[in-house]
Amino acid sequence: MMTWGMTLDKVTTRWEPVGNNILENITLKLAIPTTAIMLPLMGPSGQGKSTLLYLLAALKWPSQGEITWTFPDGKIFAWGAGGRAIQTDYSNDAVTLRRHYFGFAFQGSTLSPYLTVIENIAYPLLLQGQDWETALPIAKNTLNEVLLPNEKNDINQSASFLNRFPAQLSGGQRQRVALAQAIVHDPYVLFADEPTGQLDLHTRKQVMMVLKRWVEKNRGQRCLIWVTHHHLGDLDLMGIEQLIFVDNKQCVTQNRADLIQWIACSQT
Ligand SMILES: Nc1ncnc2c1ncn2[C@@H]1O[C@H](COP(=O)(O)OP(=O)(O)OP(=O)(O)O)[C@@H](O)[C@H]1O
Repeated sequence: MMTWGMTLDKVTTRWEPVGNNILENITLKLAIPTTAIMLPLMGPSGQGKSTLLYLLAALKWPSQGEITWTFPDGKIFAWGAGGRAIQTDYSNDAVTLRRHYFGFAFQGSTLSPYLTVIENIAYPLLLQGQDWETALPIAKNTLNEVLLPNEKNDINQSASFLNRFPAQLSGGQRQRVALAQAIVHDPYVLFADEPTGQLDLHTRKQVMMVLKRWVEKNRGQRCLIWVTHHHLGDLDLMGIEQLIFVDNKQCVTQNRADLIQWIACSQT
């Protein structure tokens, strides 16, 4: 199985105009699928977990250093300060990265309130240039992947769910529809920023299981990177040991034992 993944080389970033470095001189390597296919970003509040996610997702540029992604199709994207292309097969086209290679599940922000469930899910395919007749069955299949068994029955019996607006869904349903929208174009990497942040434990487990199923369905060709505060809970739910810990402007690879030690220290 081909190894692909991402490298951060001496990356520093800050939010302008405040100016303080949030992450400083970060060197990090993620080899998929050998070391990670599901990678949580954890650490104390305000230390830069979301900032790191945005950097990896090409939604924020570094102020110094280089970021490189190599994908299973052999394509390479590499950029430096301000998004300057370094080595690329697509002239560092961030739009290509975002529309084809990456998917985004960011809480509450990705569903349009003016589009129905099925229109929201199909939207990324339309952005890629596909027509509605092609996009519709793909969107329906993807929705099926994120629904619970009882919801699937409802949908098979009536089209009304497809035609609801986001405001007419429960919090968990909204979150799973947002996941369907994030994976409908079959990205290699799915980025999620606290995908279960406002959900109760039961619904949180359902959403995390959807994510886990998605990664494992095409194991080796998919990677999930997500920001979470549900420390050990998320490691247990996903059955993984490794995480990236973000603190004090640094990002380090840790395992479960390191995390347990940090939790114990932060509670004393
Ligand atoms: N758009 C922005 N403009 C200016 N500063 C920002 C912006 N986004 C984040 N920051 C600052 O960057 C630092 C890191 O924020 P970030 O959201 O990455 O941390 P986090 O670890 O994800 O936090 P939390 O766990 O509380 O969500 C914080 O000091 C925050 O105030």
